Amino acid sequence: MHGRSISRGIGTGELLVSSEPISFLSGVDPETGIVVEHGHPLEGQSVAGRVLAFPYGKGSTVGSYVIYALKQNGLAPAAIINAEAEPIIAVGAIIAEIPMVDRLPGEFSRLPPGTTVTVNGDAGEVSCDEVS
Ligand SMILES: C/C(=C\C(=O)O)CCOP(=O)(O)O
Repeated sequence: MHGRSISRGIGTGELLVSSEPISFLSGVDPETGIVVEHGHPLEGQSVAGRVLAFPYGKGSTVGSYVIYALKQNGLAPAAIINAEAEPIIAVGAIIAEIPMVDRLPGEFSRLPPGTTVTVNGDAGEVSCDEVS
């Protein structure tokens, strides 16, 4: 699947999908990698090593630095996929050197969570090992 390259690099991991935007500042604990926003669809789940897909970022611009802190702590997502990138997540992915793409075709939404996917941030492409 071809989308838009946002942050370079290649990352593989299990797909973790949120239907809701994510605020990294106060929404994700940089010390554990766990989503801690109360009521969020991913509350209690770890973003570490996952290919994290969500519509776009929300909340404070400090979220970029939380993404960087996750990387420094070895708890960053393997890659990020957004429906439409905005500056908070894009800057975070770039400074943390996390591969990131956005604007994938609609078929992406048919991939079940847990599918192992590879994000090629250089080419703006996503491929998967399994399709239901
Ligand atoms: C840079 C900021 C705070 C700090 O240094 O801790 C302000 C961030 O502003 P937002 O409106 O939350 O993006």
